[in-house]
Amino acid sequence: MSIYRSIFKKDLFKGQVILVTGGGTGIGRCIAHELAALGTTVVIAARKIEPLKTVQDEIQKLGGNCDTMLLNIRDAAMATQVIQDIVAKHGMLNGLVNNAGGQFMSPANQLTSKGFSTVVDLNLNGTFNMCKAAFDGYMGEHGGQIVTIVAETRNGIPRAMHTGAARAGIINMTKTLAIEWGPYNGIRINCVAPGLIISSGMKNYHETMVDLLAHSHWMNPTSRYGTESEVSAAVAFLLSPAASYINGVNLEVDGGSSLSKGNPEGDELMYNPEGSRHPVYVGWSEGVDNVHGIKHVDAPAKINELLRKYKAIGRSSKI
Ligand SMILES: CCCCCCCCCCC/C=C/C(=O)SCCNC(=O)CCNC(=O)[C@H](O)C(C)(C)COP(=O)(O)OP(=O)(O)OC[C@H]1O[C@@H](n2cnc3c(N)ncnc32)[C@H](O)[C@@H]1OP(=O)(O)O
Ligand SMILES: NC(=O)C1=CN([C@@H]2O[C@H](COP(=O)(O)OP(=O)(O)OC[C@H]3O[C@@H](n4cnc5c(N)ncnc54)[C@H](OP(=O)(O)O)[C@@H]3O)[C@@H](O)[C@H]2O)C=CC1
Repeated sequence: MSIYRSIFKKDLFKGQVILVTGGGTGIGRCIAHELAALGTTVVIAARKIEPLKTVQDEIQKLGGNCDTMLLNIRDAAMATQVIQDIVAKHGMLNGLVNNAGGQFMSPANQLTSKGFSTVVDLNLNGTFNMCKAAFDGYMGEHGGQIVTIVAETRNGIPRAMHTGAARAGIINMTKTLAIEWGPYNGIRINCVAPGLIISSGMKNYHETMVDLLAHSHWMNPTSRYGTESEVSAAVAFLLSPAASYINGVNLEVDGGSSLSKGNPEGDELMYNPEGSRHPVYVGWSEGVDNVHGIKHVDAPAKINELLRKYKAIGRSSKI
């Protein structure tokens, strides 16, 4: 039987326990829904309890299993405790999705040393804390799959040098961990690097930045933003047996922005003035949007409006 026919079925991750950090909002919430729909007992963890409880409620209403835990990934002791609590309560930890992270926007010349350290500490040290805690608390002995959400950083990230540096550090750390933790510990570890994604994360940015971002869809060859589900699909793939020989990679889910940052508007070879010709994948929420009061994405209005347009893209249609 085809590998996809045999593994991508409803119970792909049945009996498995997977931790998704930052699973109460945006991309993490979507990953949690996708994994729960595939049979996972998904544990979502972050600093604020209310968003976690809301997502737990959504997943349970849709028939899935979800647990919540408070976690600050910057606190190594708390990371250790959360892993211990998961293993004590659920008996195992088969997967870890390091999704929690973020940054503020600032030109590099206006960054303070403290601001730089803050973002590096959150993303790079925070991811290390989680990987180390998962290794010490369960995976070092039993094996497991780790996927870390980074960001598309290939050519640097203007206005976000701190996060670019931190994410590049994670990508390199991942390669070393793949080499060191593969042979004796049975761990696979990979990264997923999203480009610009329609998500609640955009709400953290000032309106002028959102305006700028709302007009940045042309910066990749698909001429549109990505969806949370398109990132989640890559995560589910890397966690699954279909990726059992993929180790230490960084999978860019960016519409090709890493190849062509800055397709010049007006250049007839690379810029399609009629808009995107690439249909979107919207995943778990298709059909359940507004059922049980569950909302799909919660991005700023201008960004949500883009998604509405993308949903109308067909193979031969235009925005
Ligand atoms: C033309 C298009 C341009 C393309 C640009 C592409 C960019 C793509 C980037 C990749 C895409 C990524 C998207 C996303 O990630 S979506 C969002 C995900 N979520 C978040 O980012 C979370 C939002 N941010 C935060 O929660 C916080 O900012 C953060 C956790 C990062 C820091 O919070 P914390 O509470 O720990 O820190 P403090 O507030 O105490 O600040 C510490 C020091 O940091 C400096 N700082 C903080 N905020 C700012 C700011 N807005 N501007 C400048 N400096 C800042 C400052 O030095 C603080 O120290 P002081 O308090 O002493 O001043
Ligand atoms: N949206 C996009 O275009 C892109 C996003 N990314 C990355 O994808 C990931 C998810 O982003 P997105 O969903 O868009 O944004 P969100 O801001 O919605 O998600 C960030 C999540 O991380 C959690 N978090 C932040 N700091 C900590 C911490 N110290 N400890 C534990 N949890 C924490 C937050 O929960 P709480 O505040 O409750 O702790 C929140 O749930 C982030 O790493 C982001 O940088 C990368 C590229 C593009």
